[in-house]
Amino acid sequence: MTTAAPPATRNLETVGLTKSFGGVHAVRDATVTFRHGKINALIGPNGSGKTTFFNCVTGMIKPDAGTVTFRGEDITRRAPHKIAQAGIGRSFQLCRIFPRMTVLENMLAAVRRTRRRELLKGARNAEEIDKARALLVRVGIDHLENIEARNLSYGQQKLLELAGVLMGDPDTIMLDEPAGGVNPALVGRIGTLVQELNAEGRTFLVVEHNMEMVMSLSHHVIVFDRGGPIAEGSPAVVQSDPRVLEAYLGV
Ligand SMILES: Nc1ncnc2c1ncn2[C@@H]1O[C@H](COP(=O)(O)OP(=O)(O)OP(=O)(O)O)[C@@H](O)[C@H]1O
Repeated sequence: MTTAAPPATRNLETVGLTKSFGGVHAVRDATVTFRHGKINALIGPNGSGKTTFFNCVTGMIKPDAGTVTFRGEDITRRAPHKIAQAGIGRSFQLCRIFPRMTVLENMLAAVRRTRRRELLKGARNAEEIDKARALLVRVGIDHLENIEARNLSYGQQKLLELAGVLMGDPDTIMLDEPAGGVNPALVGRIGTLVQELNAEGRTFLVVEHNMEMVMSLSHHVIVFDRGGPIAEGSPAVVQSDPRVLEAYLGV
C-alpha cells in the first residue's frame, strides 16, 4: 500500500532537486509537489533559490542531482523546448521578448520556440495568426499588435509574454514574478487572467514577492528558504507559520 498522494492531485513533482554554483548551494535537496489544477505559489526571501528551482524544472539549467516528474513522466534534464512540448509553459523574471519585433511577430516567434520544426519551416499560417490575435485580445493588448515590443510598458510586456506562453497551449504555466515592476492596474489584470486561466483547468506555479497577490490568488503556497521548502499549505496556514516569519524576518 502506498502513502503517495493520489495522481489527480499531482502535477509536477521534484525529488531531491539540487543545484550549486561553485560554493553557493542555490537549490538543495528540494522535494516539492505542486497541486494539479490549482494556483501554486512559490515564495521565499531573496536568494532562497526560487528562480534556480524554476530553471532546473524547465530545463534552462541542469540540476546536479534529483528528479523532476511531470504527470508521472521523468522530465529531468530534458531540453527546454521538450519540456515546453510536454505541456509546461513559463515566463521569465525579466521579460524575454524580442524588442525590435512587433507584438504580433513576438506571438508568432513564441510558438516557434516551442515547436522547433516550425521554426525551420517558417510557416505563418492564418490559423496561427488568428490564434495570436485572439490571445492578444484576451490579455488586452490587441490594439498594440503592430507596435515594436520595446515601446510597450513593462506591464504590457509581461502581458505579451503571458500571451506568448499561451500560444503553446500549456496545461501548466510557471510565472516568475508576474507582478514585479508592474503598475497596480496591470497587476490586477494579470491576477484576473491567472484566475480565469486556472478556472479553465490550467495549473499555475507562480514565484512572486507581492504578498497581497500571492495570498489572494493562491490555493497552495510553498515557502523556500536556503534552497528548499520549509513550509507549505493554504495562504492562511503559511502566514501564521513561525518558520515562515523566521525565514523572512530572521527572528
Ligand atoms: N548563475 C549563477 N551563478 C552563481 N550564483 C548564482 C547563479 N544563479 C543564482 N545564483 C545564486 O544562487 C542563490 C539563489 O538564487 P536565486 O536567483 O535562485 O534565488 P531567488 O529566490 O530566485 O531570489 P530572488 O527572489 O531575489 O529572485 C543566490 O545566492 C544567487 O546569488
